[in-house]
Amino acid sequence: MPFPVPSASTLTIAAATTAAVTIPPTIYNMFWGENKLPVEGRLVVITGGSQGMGLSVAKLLSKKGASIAIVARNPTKLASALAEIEACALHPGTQTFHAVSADLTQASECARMLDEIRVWGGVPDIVWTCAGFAVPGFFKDLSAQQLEEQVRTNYFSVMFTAHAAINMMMRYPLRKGVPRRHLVFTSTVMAFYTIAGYNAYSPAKAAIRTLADGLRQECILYDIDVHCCFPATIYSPGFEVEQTLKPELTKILEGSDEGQTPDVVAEACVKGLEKGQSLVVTNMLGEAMRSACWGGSPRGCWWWDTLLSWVVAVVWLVLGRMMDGDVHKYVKKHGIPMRGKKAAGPREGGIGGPGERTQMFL
Ligand SMILES: NC(=O)C1=CN([C@@H]2O[C@H](COP(=O)(O)OP(=O)(O)OC[C@H]3O[C@@H](n4cnc5c(N)ncnc54)[C@H](OP(=O)(O)O)[C@@H]3O)[C@@H](O)[C@H]2O)C=CC1
Ligand SMILES: CCCCCCCCCCCCCCCC(=O)[C@@H](N)CO
Repeated sequence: MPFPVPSASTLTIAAATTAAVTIPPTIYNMFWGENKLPVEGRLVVITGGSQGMGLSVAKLLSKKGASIAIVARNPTKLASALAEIEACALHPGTQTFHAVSADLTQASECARMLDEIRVWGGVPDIVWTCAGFAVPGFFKDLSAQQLEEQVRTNYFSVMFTAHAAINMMMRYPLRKGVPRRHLVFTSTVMAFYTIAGYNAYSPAKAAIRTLADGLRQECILYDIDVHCCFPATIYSPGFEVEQTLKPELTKILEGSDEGQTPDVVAEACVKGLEKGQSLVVTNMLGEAMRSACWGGSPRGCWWWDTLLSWVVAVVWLVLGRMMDGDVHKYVKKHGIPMRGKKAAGPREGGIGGPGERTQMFL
């Protein structure tokens, strides 16, 4: 049977109906949509809240009237961060603030941390994980210990925190007048597309996205909303350390990303969460990268996200090759980068000359 080709008028009617059904609600939501993440009078836990993005999120939510508990390892940094967060309070008399020192790579510490917070201020309404950091470097050059540390810090800490939080939330009834609880994870745009030099970090961050996708559905059972944020470069203290370790090639590949301050990233994330988005990005680069990777995740504004994904599919034909081209160009000019040394010198002849391959292992 031949494939039935719809007529031009059928297609026009289909397109007009789709637009009529989808565009007005988007416009309505843009101006009159309710805030899907009200925080005034709620208790929010923020892991990694002692610096960078986590601290900015904590200050912003404090300004919006939330009580805040921050978690990180270093008690000195926690104490000074807590003072800053407290100084931002909307209702200084009624909001409360607390800091817990814990190493969240350990399951038992995640459970203890949440328990301490429950005893201090009750069951949290929102748990937002920001703890994490990258140790950039070529995969072959990182030690097994560094590989493991990246997975523990970036993925295990989120997995264990979410596990402990959901279990606690299910043991206690919702606070009066609070219809839902929220889990918010922090990943990175490199969960959508990653580059040379981040291949211990990005897989762990991509796992967070998958956890968010799966838990979003599972937690419908418990009236818990699950979201995941995907910032691009954040000019944070952690980023400054990263820069000292980052291979030259990684800096070249990252080139097109302008970077944002922690405050700007926090604002953008909260804005997306207030709109009720599941996958939240913070700038246009994030939008473009996310649009290539929707999979089964719920779109924010589906017609815009779908249109953008078509554009990016075409642009990527060229851009994806340019990114790989940068690697080819680099190795041609500098040779294979060697650990602890500058690049090994210009490569002669074709890619992967036998001499150089051997040198790598000496
Ligand atoms: N910086 C960037 O360019 C980007 C960062 N991200 C992600 O955003 C989040 C925030 O990044 P950024 O603002 O750079 O943060 P920073 O690296 O500046 O700070 C990290 C925070 O996490 C805490 N932390 C680290 N390890 C642990 C641990 N094992 N247990 C408990 N707390 C821990 C740190 O405190 P302490 O050391 O005292 O424990 C600190 O508060 C991270 O998840 C990061 O991966 C995403 C995209 C880009
Ligand atoms: C159409 C699609 C365009 C895609 C262009 C791709 C360009 C790649 C940019 C990579 C940016 C990396 C940000 C890293 C942030 C991060 O997570 C680290 N700083 C870790 O902390």
